[in-house]
Amino acid sequence: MPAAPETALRIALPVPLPQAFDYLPPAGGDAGPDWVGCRVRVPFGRGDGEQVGVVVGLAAAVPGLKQATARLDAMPLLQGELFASLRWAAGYWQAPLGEMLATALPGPLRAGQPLPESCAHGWTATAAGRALLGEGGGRPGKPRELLRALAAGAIDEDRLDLDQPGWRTPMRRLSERGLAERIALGPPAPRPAPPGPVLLPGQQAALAALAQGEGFRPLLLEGVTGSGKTEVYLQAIAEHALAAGRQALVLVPEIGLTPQLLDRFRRRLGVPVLAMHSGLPDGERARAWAAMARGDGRVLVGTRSAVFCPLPEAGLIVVDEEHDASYKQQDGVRYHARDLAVVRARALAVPVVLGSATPALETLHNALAGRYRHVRLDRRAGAAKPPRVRVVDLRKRQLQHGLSEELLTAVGDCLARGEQALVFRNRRGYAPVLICHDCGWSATCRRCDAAMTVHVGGRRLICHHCGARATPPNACPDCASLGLMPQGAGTERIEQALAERFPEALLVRVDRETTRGRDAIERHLARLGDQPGILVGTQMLAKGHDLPRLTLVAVVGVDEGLFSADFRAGEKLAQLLIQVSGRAGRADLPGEVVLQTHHPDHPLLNTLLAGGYPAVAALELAQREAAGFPPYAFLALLRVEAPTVDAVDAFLEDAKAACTGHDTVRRNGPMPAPMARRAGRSRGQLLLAADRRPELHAALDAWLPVWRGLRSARRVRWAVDVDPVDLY
Ligand SMILES: Nc1ncnc2c1ncn2[C@@H]1O[C@H](COP(=O)(O)OP(=O)(O)OP(=O)(O)O)[C@@H](O)[C@H]1O
Ligand SMILES: [Zn+2]
Repeated sequence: MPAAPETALRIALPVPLPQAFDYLPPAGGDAGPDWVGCRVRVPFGRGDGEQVGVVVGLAAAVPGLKQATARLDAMPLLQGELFASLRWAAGYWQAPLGEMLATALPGPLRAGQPLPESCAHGWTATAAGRALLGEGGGRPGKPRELLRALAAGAIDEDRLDLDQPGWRTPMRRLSERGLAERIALGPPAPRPAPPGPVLLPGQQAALAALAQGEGFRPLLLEGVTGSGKTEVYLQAIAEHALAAGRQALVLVPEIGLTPQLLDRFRRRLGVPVLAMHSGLPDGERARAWAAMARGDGRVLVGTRSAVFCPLPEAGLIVVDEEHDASYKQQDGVRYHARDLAVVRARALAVPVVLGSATPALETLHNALAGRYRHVRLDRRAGAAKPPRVRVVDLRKRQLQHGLSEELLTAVGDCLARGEQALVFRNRRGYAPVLICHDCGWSATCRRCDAAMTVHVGGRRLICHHCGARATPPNACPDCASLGLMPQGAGTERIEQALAERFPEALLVRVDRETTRGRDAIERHLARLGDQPGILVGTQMLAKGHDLPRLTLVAVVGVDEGLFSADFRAGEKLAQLLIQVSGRAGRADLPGEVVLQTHHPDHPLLNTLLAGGYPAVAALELAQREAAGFPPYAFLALLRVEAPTVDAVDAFLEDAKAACTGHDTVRRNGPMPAPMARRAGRSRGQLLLAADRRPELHAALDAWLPVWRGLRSARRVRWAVDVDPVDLY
C-alpha cells in the first residue's frame, strides 16, 4: 500500500467563502512547489459537484482530506507579478481570493479548459484535396463548397466564422477524408509603421516625463479633448514597448473601444494589436490572454477586465479616460481597473500613463501631492479650436417638449450650413415621470422607490431600475382626473419634437432603446455619414467616435446634476459636460455648445465656464476636504439587501455593534440606501470612513470575519464596497 501523501494542496475556489481549501493531489501526483499557480479540478459540495480552483500554496496533509480529481496545467497559469497583484487585490477589495482569481481569468480558463494556442488557426486544402478539386471537387454539397473556398489558399477560422457559418461539421468531413487540414497561421508580417505627426511641445513633454528615470513612473496626462493624448500613447507604446521588445497594455472605457480606435492603433503601430472587450466571443478573449501570457502578443487594447492580462514582458501601461466610471466593477468583486493598473505598474516597475480631459479628483490629488508626474495639454492639436459655449437661461421661457427656441434656432442654423448637430439628453424614454395635473399623483414602481419612465409616446411605463412594465392608467388612481401628463422630456420625446420642427432633416437617435449590440452605434453613425442631420442621444454619444461634420452640441437637462445628494455629482456633471462639449468642432469647422439651464448662476456652471475643468476640480477638492470626503478620506460601504426591511436593519445593527476598537474609523449609519427599495428588496447601508487608508483596512480585516459569523447575516445579502464610486 502506498504511503499517504504528507503534503496537501491549498486551493482557492470560486466560492463566496474567505478561506482556501486543502486537498490531496490527484492519484499518482506529489504535491510540490511546482503546483502553485496551476488549476486543479476538485470535488466540492454535495453529490458529484466539482469546481475548478487554483493552487495557492501547500499545507500539511491531515486525515480525511478529499483528493483533487485532476491537474489542469503542467506549468503554472498564474505566477509572478500577476499572481502577487491578484493576492493584493483580493485583500484590498476584501474579496475571497478564489473569487478574485476567477474574476481574473477569461471564461474558458475559469471553466478548466486548456490554455488556448495563442496564434490564430486556419484551414487549407491538402494535396489530395487540390487533386480532387482539379477533377471537379467531388459531389455537390457543403463540403465541396468549402473545399472550393480553400482553393485560393488558407483561410483563418475567424474569417470562416464570418463567411461560412456552420463550417465546422463539413470541414471535419473533409479532414477525415484527408482533403483539408488545420494549420497554425504564423503572425502576420510586420508592416512598416507610418510616422506620426511632429509632436507639439506638450506632447513632447509628456514623452520626456515618461522617458526620465527608471522603474515605476506614473504620469497624469491631463489633456483637453482632441489635444493629442492618443498620439502620446502611440509614441509611448512604440518607444517603451515595441522598440524595447516589450509589451503594452492599453485600457479604454467600455464605449471607447471602437473599431475606429483599434484601426488607428493597428495602422500606426504596424504590429498585431489584440483586443479584449465584452463583445468578443469567450474563446477569443482566452486567446488574447494566452498570447499575452506567452509573450506572443505585444499590444493589448481592452476594457476593464483586460487589466488582468499577464504581462511577462511589460513595458508600459496606459489607462485612457482614467476617470471613467466603467473601470469600477459594480457587482461581484468590486475592483477598480485603473487602481489595479497603477498597482501592477508599480510591481512591474514600468511607466503608467493615466490620460483624461477630466481627471478623477483622486488622480488629480495624487498629481498635486507630487506622487504622479503631471503634464497638461491645454490646446487642441491640429486645426480644431475649442467650441464657443452659450448658456440659455430657461427661466420664464416657453419650452417645446423641453427645448427652447434658442436651441431650436441653433439646430436649424447648423442644418442650414449643411453640418451636424448633437442634442444631448442623458435620459432615455419619452418622459421621466407621469403625473396627475390635478392632484400631483405620479406613477411609481411597485417594487422600487422610483418613478416609472414614460415610453412609446405615453403608451407604456417602464421602471429603469428593475425593468417592471405597466400600462399607464386612463385616469388618476387617486382623484380619477383625466389630466395625466408626461412630465419632462427624454430622448424619445426630444426626437419627436425635432422631427416635427425639422421634418426634412435626417434624425438619428442613439440610446439604449435604439442601440443594442456592439456595432449598433457604428451602424447609426454610418447612416448619418457626412450628411447634414441631427443626432439625439445619451451618454453613449459622449465620446469615442470622431464626427468631423458635427459642429453644434446642445445640452438639455443638466439641472438634475446640480442638486444631487451624491458627493461626486459635481465632478461627474463637469466631466460629462466637458466630454459632450468636446464632440463639437473636432475638424476644421468651428464648434458651438448650447447649454440650457434654469440655474445659469449656479457656482458649478459659472466656474466651469470661467475656468474650465481645472477650476471646477479645485472648487470640488476644497469642498471634499472640508466635508471629509475622498480623496481626503477613505471610504468603505457595507451594502445590505433583503426582502424585508427588518432583516436589513437587524443585520446592520448587529454589524455596527460588532465594529469594536479602531476608533479612528467613523461609522455613519445604519441608514437606508438612497434608493431604499429596489426590485422588491429593501436596502440599507453602513458607511465607514477613515483619514488614513491603513486604518480603514485594519478595521475591515478585523470586522469582516465577525460580520460573516453573525446569525442575522443569514437572512440578508451583503457586500463590502471599498472606495465606492457611488453611494447607491
Ligand atoms: N502633433 C500633432 N500634430 C498634428 N496633428 C495632431 C498632433 N497630435 C494629434 N493630432 C491630431 O489631432 C487630433 C486629435 O488627436 P488625438 O486623437 O490624439 O487627441 P485625444 O486627446 O486623444 O482626443 P480625445 O480627447 O478625443 O481622446 C487627431 O486627428 C490627431 O491626428
Ligand atoms: Zn422597479
